[in-house]
Amino acid sequence: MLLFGAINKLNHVWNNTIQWLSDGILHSQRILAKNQELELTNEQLHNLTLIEIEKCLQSSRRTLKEFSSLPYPKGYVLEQLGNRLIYDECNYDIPTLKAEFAELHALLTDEQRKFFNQIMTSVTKQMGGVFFLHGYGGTGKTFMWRTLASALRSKHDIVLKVATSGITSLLLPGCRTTHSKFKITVPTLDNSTYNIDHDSDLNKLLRETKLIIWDEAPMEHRYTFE
Ligand SMILES: Nc1ncnc2c1ncn2[C@@H]1O[C@H](COP(=O)(O)OP(=O)(O)OP(=O)(O)O)[C@@H](O)[C@H]1O
Repeated sequence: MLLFGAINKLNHVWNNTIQWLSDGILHSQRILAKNQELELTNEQLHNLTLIEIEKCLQSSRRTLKEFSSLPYPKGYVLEQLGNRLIYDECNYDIPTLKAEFAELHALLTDEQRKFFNQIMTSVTKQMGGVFFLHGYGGTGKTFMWRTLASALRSKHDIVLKVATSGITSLLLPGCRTTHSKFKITVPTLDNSTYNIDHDSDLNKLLRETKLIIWDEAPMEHRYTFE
C-alpha cells in the first residue's frame, strides 16, 4: 500500500495496525538468536516491524524516509538485528519442513537413501566433502535435494541452494544463481576470487552454512569452483 500511495492517514493506520504488523517478529527473532527465551520490549518490536517494512520498500528502491508521518527505525535496533542473510536462511516454517521431510524421506528409493545417508553423515559429523550426483532427467536429483534441504533446515541448519542458470534456480525453493549468491566475478578467470569481504554478512553466512546444493554444476566453468 505504501508503494502505491494507497494510504492517506499513514500515522493513524500505523498506530492501529502495529499489533498485527508485528505479529511473528518475536518468533523470527528467537529463531535468529537461537534463543527461545528471548523477550523484546514493545519499542524493539515496533522498530523491528519498521525494519521489515523498510526491507520491503528497499527491494523496490524506496524507503520509509519518504514517509515523514511514519517513524524510521532507530540505528541501535538495526545493529541488533544481526545478519540479515543468516536471518533469511533460518526463517523457515519448521513444522512444514518437518512434514515435508517425513513425506519425502519415506519415498526415497534405496539408491537415493544411500546417497542421502552418505551426505547427511558427512554434514552432521562435519567431515566436509564434495558430492557429485548425476543422472538422466527425471531420475530424482531435485527430489534428493529437497529431502536433504528439508532434513537440515527443519533442524535450523543452514542450507544454501544455488544453480548455474536463472531458469534452474526457479525450480528449487529459495534458490539463487551462483553468480548472485557468491558474487562471482564476470568474466571468471583463472586468477579470479569470489568478491566476498572477510567481515561481510555473506562471509558469516557461508561459515554458518552446513550444506551447499549447487544444481547444474557441470554447466559452470571450472574456474568458478577453483
Ligand atoms: N523416490 C521418489 N518417490 C516418488 N517420486 C519421486 C521419487 N524420486 C523422484 N520422484 C519424482 O519424479 C519426478 C522427477 O524427479 P526430479 O524432478 O527430482 O528429477 P531430476 O533428476 O531432478 O530431473 P531433471 O534432471 O530433469 O531436473 C518428480 O515428480 C519427483 O517428485
